[in-house]
Amino acid sequence: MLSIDGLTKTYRERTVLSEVSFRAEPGRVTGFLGPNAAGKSSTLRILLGLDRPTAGVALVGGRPYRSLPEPLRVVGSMLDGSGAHRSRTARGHLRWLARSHGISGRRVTEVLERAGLADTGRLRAGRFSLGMRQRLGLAAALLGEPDVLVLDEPANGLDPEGVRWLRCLVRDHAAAGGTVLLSSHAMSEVAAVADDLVVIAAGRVMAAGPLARVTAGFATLEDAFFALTGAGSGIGGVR
Ligand SMILES: Nc1ncnc2c1ncn2[C@@H]1O[C@H](COP(=O)(O)OP(=O)(O)OP(=O)(O)O)[C@@H](O)[C@H]1O
Repeated sequence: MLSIDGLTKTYRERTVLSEVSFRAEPGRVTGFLGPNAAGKSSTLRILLGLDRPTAGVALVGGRPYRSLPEPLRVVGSMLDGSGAHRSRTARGHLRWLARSHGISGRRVTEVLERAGLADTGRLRAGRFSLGMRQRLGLAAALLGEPDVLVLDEPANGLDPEGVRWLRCLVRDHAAAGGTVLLSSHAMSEVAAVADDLVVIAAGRVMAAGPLARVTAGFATLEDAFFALTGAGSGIGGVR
């Protein structure tokens, strides 16, 4: 379970998150939607201990990320692709991560297979396609067999087969009782995969709840998104 309460983030006099509160529940996929600069990555960065809030709390399984003794075993995350050094192979990168977190080599082989990267051999991450980098980032997120997955734009650069693979992966994770929080700009993908939605615009939560409830009265998720966010008028932010 992920819980975010009253999260506010201010850079100098500029407020980019304002009293953001929502939950992502076990056994469910929560889609996190918002236009460019709405505050999605800022929220996820705070949740993952990469940034500090000005006010409010973000908890993973009831604890701040930074207080988790073995974070990789609790929450797997992917922000900004794989994070692999360009000179490392997929296996080399995952082995390095596994070693530094006390995870077995067998698990590396499992996640390479799960991510469809078992045949990438000696190819170095610097030569990976965007889709391969995304798959490597997802493989790393799965490494510690975490209950919680936090994925920022995971479908970016994936081909149709990759998008289908990702959909199965997150649905399977939730079906096994895991929690998935997934940000995306791809409305059709979110509509296909999410149980719950959090819609954010200009640093504020505009709607949160089950997909059917948030989209009630609209023909499509895209229609609901535009109505809720006022998107289409350029890049926004709270001042
Ligand atoms: N270190 C920083 N200093 C100042 N402003 C920042 C900083 N990091 C983010 N911001 C601002 O916070 C706002 C929210 O950015 P954020 O990256 O969270 O949006 P997002 O919803 O993830 O957008 P996108 O969909 O484009 O990735 C933006 O206006 C951005 O310029």
